[in-house]
Amino acid sequence: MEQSEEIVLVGCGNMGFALLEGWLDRAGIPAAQIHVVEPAESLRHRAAARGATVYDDAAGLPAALRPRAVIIAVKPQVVGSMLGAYRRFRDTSVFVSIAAGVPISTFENTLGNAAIVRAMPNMPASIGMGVIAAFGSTHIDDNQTGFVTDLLAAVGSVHWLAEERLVDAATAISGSGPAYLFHFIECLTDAGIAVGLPPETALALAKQTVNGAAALASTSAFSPAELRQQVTSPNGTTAAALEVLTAEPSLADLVKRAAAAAHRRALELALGN
Ligand SMILES: NC(=O)C1=CN([C@@H]2O[C@H](COP(=O)(O)OP(=O)(O)OC[C@H]3O[C@@H](n4cnc5c(N)ncnc54)[C@H](O)[C@@H]3O)[C@@H](O)[C@H]2O)C=CC1
Ligand SMILES: O=C(O)[C@@H]1CCC=N1
Repeated sequence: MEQSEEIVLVGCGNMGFALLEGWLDRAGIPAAQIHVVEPAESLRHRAAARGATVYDDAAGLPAALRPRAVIIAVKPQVVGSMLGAYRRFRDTSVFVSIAAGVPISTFENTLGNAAIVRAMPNMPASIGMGVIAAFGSTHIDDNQTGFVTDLLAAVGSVHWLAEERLVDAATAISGSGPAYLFHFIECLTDAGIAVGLPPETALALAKQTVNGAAALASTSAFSPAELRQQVTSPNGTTAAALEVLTAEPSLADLVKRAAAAAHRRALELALGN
């Protein structure tokens, strides 16, 4: 039997739509192969405008459909109630969940020995610059791993993890991480205003500083620590600022505590809270 190339995307909100755009714009997947189930009318229209076939409920999916992959992009609290509607695909499809915290065992309760991947993308996926951590259940084969890698690589760089529990760790770092950086931009902007810059200038300087520093850290042969040292002249302005950032409570401690809180929350979500 010829391998189906069709994909069912369940939930087309922030991350679901980012994935959809990546598949269309960067993976070259024809829109005709993508079926989107999304109850919210405006989001359904947004997906339909990109050429996907849309449904307000799983019951609308064609009876003959045998998708190669079913991507679950609904909120963690919704997973339990929607999964049963996709049970009929468990022998033919690989299931890929991006729901924070929800363990593979939750999927297996409904889907049995289906091939299941837990993936954790992040918001820069919407511009093809995401990073995705992934872990596959024991029932996934090489062919499915390759297909899922291609789907995820359309929105960023893919890192397969050796243990499922590390998906929760990745959630705390790269999944939630963009929000930490966005908040840092807000803080740097406010600090700029506090030292006298006009708000628009403060925002422009803050955004491009984070952008430029991130690009440099990504491309430079120097480590982040070495780059920091290159910016920090002895007894200069940066040294004065870093003295504040490393004093108690240090930025390092705060970031660790923030990530630990995110990690704890992922573990709570696993329990359905
Ligand atoms: N937003 C982010 O940066 C990231 C989110 N995630 C995960 O992605 C998942 C989705 O998050 P967002 O896109 O931010 O949320 P969202 O609320 O923007 O999207 C979820 C979508 O699911 C739809 N939905 C609800 N019930 C449904 C059902 N029964 N069938 C089909 N669709 C249904 C909603 O209408 C909504 O559009 C969550 O589980 C979250 O943990 C993972 C990584 C990053
Ligand atoms: O905040 C959340 O729960 C989701 C998961 C990672 C990013 N957003």
